[in-house]
Amino acid sequence: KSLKTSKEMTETYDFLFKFLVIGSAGSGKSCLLHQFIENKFKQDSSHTIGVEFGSRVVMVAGKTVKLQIWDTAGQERFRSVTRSYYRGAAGALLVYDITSRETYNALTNWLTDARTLASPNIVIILCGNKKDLEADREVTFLEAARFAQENELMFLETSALTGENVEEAFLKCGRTILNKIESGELDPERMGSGIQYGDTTVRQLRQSPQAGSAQGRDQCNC
Ligand SMILES: Nc1nc2c(ncn2[C@@H]2O[C@H](COP(=O)(O)OP(=O)(O)OP(=O)(O)O)[C@@H](O)[C@H]2O)c(=O)[nH]1
Repeated sequence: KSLKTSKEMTETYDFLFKFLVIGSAGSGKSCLLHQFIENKFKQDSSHTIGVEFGSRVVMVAGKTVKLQIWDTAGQERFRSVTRSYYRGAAGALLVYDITSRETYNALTNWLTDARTLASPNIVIILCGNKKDLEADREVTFLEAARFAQENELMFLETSALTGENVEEAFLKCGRTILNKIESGELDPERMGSGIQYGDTTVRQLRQSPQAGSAQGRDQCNC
């Protein structure tokens, strides 16, 4: 069995999950995405205008998953634009800044948006970012953990600066989605599930005797 090249790895995957990164302006959403994709801290990050985009293929519980990630602007004036990107997201990172109670207080609003505009089944991980700025902390780990529990969110404190827990946040969210697919709680075939089968699955389907239905999916890989 030959080793796959990295190019092949990025082109073949079992699933594609659409992810959102949401939360107040300045909480570090773009830096988290950059750290996850590029493995480094994004210096001089400016406010996101509308929506930015990134993707990375990861291994989750033995499956190859392409995460297609939409990084939204936190500023209120872009809210109507960003909201239009929520539809059909399977997962989300809901980000606040542990040094800013204001960003923490806004979480309920972001959560309502995610559950009403994306999907009630959206899998969300709460990220208390800027974990490296312990001296400036305004939100304790415990109160955020309680908030997460009350609202059925997973929770991690992260640092886009040091990279701590950044990959974990994306992977944890991905793993939960995969578990829900396997348990039947999430149906990838449902419209707007935010989940697509990748080329690998399509190829396997095509090799099976009832190949017809896989064709359409292969052509529409958007
Ligand atoms: N110390 C520290 N600073 C961070 C961290 N993450 C982001 N920052 C800084 O916080 C500021 C805002 O980061 P962004 O990633 O641009 O914030 P954003 O949430 O994308 O902001 P909008 O695009 O306006 O919604 C920048 O000055 C970053 O350098 C972190 O983990 N630690």
